[in-house]
Amino acid sequence: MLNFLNSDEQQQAAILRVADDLRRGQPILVREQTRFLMVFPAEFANKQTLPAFDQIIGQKNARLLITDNRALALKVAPKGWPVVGIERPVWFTPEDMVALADPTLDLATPLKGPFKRIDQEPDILSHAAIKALKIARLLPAALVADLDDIPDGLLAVSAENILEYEHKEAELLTMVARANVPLAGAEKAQLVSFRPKSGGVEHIAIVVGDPPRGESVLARLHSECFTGDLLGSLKCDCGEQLSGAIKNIGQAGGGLILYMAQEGRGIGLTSKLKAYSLQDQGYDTVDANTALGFDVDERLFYPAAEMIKQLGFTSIRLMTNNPNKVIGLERAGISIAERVPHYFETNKYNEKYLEVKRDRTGHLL
Ligand SMILES: Nc1nc2c(ncn2[C@@H]2O[C@H](COP(=O)(O)OP(=O)(O)OP(=O)(O)O)[C@@H](O)[C@H]2O)c(=O)[nH]1
Ligand SMILES: [Zn+2]
Repeated sequence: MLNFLNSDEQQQAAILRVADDLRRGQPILVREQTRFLMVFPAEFANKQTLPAFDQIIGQKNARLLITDNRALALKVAPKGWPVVGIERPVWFTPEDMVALADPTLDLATPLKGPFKRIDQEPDILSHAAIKALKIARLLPAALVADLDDIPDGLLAVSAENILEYEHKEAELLTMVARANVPLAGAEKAQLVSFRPKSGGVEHIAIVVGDPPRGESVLARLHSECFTGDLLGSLKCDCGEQLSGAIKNIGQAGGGLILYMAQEGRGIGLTSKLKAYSLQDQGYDTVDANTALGFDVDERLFYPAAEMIKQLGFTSIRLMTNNPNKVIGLERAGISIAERVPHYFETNKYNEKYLEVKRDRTGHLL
């Protein structure tokens, strides 16, 4: 067959296909040499899917995989491993399995426990299984089983490739469209779309004016926030930070905004809404993320760095209160000439959120 994609692109595309299947509740396989792990997202457990899973594995044993953060929330003693295996309890109903993944259901289905941790360090297949769920923007909890071959109709993908996926996506970004879009606060603005050659998610750069390439450009790295940016949600400070950045950069005569498709600090809009639902129950932004099994911040800064480089810049003056952004971008090869504080008035709904940013996530506020 003719190959339209090179091997990197094929590798990434295979992961996107697998992620699509996971999002429909279809199991996938992760592979390392001749070993296969069948992975099923726990949140899709029901009376049809679990028997189908069990039929495929036959006499083999299934187990559950969750993250260290979710384990902690479920009172499974940590071992220092980022992924934790637990035995599948005999009493586990499909509802229990969904509740294992999704703490927003804790009130409706209080989880019984106790859970028995498997005292074996998770291997590359287990890490890849959890990573695949995160790539698919699902909750990171899986029912898994070792298989000797690939059952009909299921997609398989290399564990190593899954673990390299995000980094590779950044390398495959290419500029695909560029147009003038005058913005309130910065009329001389151009929007530039970057798409990975795998066909994955696009990010947008906003170039204001014509900043000189050799100098440190004023820049804002902004993660998409549908609720704050678009709807004007008062729960966070994103909307003001975005319009404030456009205005400040406009006034300064030029600069860059990287508008990254990393909603909810990389967990996706649906999981962010689950985090919000936990916040309605009293959790703060940090505990809500970890109770769902995520890290506090799941973002990678390679894609933003790649866009900055492709636009011809190597050094920026970064508008942020988040020191991790400075570290992350520097690691990705961008030099940060200066950190420019980027702070706006609070309101009664986001006061607590900003306090938590200051006290728990190291923001310089
Ligand atoms: N998971 C989660 N994400 C949130 C929450 N509130 C806001 N966000 C997301 O956080 C991201 C905001 O990131 P940024 O604007 O880059 O802010 P930051 O990392 O705090 O750093 P600076 O604003 O640069 O200081 C957006 O993607 C929002 O969707 C929350 O409670 N939970
Ligand atoms: Zn926001």
